[in-house]
Amino acid sequence: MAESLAAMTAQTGKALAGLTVMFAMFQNYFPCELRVIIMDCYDKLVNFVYPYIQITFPEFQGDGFRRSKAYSTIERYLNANSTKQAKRLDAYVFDDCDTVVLSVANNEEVADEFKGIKVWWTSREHNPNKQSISFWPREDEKKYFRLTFYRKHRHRITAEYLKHVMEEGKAITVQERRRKLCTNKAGDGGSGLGNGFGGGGIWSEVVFEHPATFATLAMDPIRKEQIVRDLMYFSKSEDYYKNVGKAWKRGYLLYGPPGTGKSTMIAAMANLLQYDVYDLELTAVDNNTELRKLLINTTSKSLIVIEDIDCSIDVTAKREDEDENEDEDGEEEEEEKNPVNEEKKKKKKKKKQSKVTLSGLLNTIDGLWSACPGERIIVFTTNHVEKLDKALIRRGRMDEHIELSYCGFEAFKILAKNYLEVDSHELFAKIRQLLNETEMSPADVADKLMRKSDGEDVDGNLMSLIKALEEVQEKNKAAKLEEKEKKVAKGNESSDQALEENGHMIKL
Ligand SMILES: Nc1ncnc2c1ncn2[C@@H]1O[C@H](COP(=O)(O)OP(=O)(O)OP(=O)(O)O)[C@@H](O)[C@H]1O
Ligand SMILES: [Mg+2]
Repeated sequence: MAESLAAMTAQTGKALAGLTVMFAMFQNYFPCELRVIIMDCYDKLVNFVYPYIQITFPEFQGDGFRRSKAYSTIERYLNANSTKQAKRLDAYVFDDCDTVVLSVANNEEVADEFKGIKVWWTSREHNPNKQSISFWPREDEKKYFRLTFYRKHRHRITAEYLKHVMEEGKAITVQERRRKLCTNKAGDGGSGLGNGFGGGGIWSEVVFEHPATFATLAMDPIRKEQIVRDLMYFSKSEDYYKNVGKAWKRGYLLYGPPGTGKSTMIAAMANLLQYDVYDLELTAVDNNTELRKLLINTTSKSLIVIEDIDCSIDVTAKREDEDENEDEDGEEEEEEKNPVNEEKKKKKKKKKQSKVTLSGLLNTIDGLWSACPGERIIVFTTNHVEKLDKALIRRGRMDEHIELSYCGFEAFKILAKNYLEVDSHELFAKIRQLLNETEMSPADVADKLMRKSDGEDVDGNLMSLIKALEEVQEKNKAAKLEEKEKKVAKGNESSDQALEENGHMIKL
């Protein structure tokens, strides 16, 4: 069918071209009224002989230097949807030799269907017939896609089908793109590794490839589902955010003890939403202006991550710089009197000059929210949520507060499935009881479940976990006992003292 369409198009095209030339030559010989009737009949004849419309999408647009976004999007759409039926394909193999991308070959015609309407796509390329050297494709080298469809479907194709192609093509582009992990860490940053950002490559980037997913993340399944739903809703809510007059941004605070999965969750979020990750090391940022520059140079569809926020910035600092200065003056006077503090003072001064302030961070986040178009998520992590300034984590800045805690039984079951591929086991009951009584991070549990050699069996792993949990339990018991003894000793000491004092008074 596709080939017959191509043949028919060529034949009828020639016939119509001849008719049009004839009409143009003789139209002045006819009176005006007759000309109108002939034109009308001509239109009907054209519609009858050639009932199609064609739309062309050239690869290069306007000035001829920029590749058309529409062309690339259609290319993705056709590669994903039509390569199965195409008889001739072009293959592109990536450098790593693992990935092969197939595309419809030139001059190959493929059919597509939309709500019962059939359309035909052709990819074409003019082969140059002159020999010359040029950096840009010449007129006769240019490629284009041609869409052919029945004239009667004109409205639905232009209004609905093309929109559908563009939306699907864009979604495929997002899925297929190689995501990046950008960092500003000292030693990595400032290299300008061709990342195409403004500001002379202030982020350095590598390909982001982290295997974590929400499926493998060990935590309470109900809470996990809530988080996934919230993220998915956010990523599809551009119109909602527009309607309520809010910037399309969302803040997440992840808190909990070390090894409970905060960093793992960030990777899972990025994989779920197909976002890039910007790992912002605040201690490597010289001042508030640099921070602003870094954040403005992030792209849409990204997660901006500040790990261990309490260690990166003085989160308990006063927000007003004036207050800070006042405090400083008092301290300085005292320090001047004490030469031992001289070194400390120098260090502190340096820190003040080079570090981002809390108010700077707050202003920059608010600025980012209003100045940068597109969706962004900012994530803070901390082991000590109680230390954070309330302003920093208030709703609106940090919309979701997620606690990642010690391993519960539900989380353990996920780890057991990940690491040992078991859903149940007779030792699970014992593990459940121990997990209820002790605190162990998922990282430590995962370490015990990880197969360290080829011959290790499930029982061995579970037993080593039980042993580790029992050891923790013993340690906790011993610590509690020691604390109790200390308290008793302290109590005895104070009562002896009281007795002594009483005796002293009696003697007196
Ligand atoms: N909830 C979890 N689910 C699955 N794996 C986990 C989880 N928590 C920890 N792990 C495992 O432990 C390792 C360390 O976890 P992760 O780095 O995410 O902890 P963290 O909370 O960021 O710790 P820190 O506070 O020290 O930065 C991970 O590589 C992962 O293998
Ligand atoms: Mg971490």
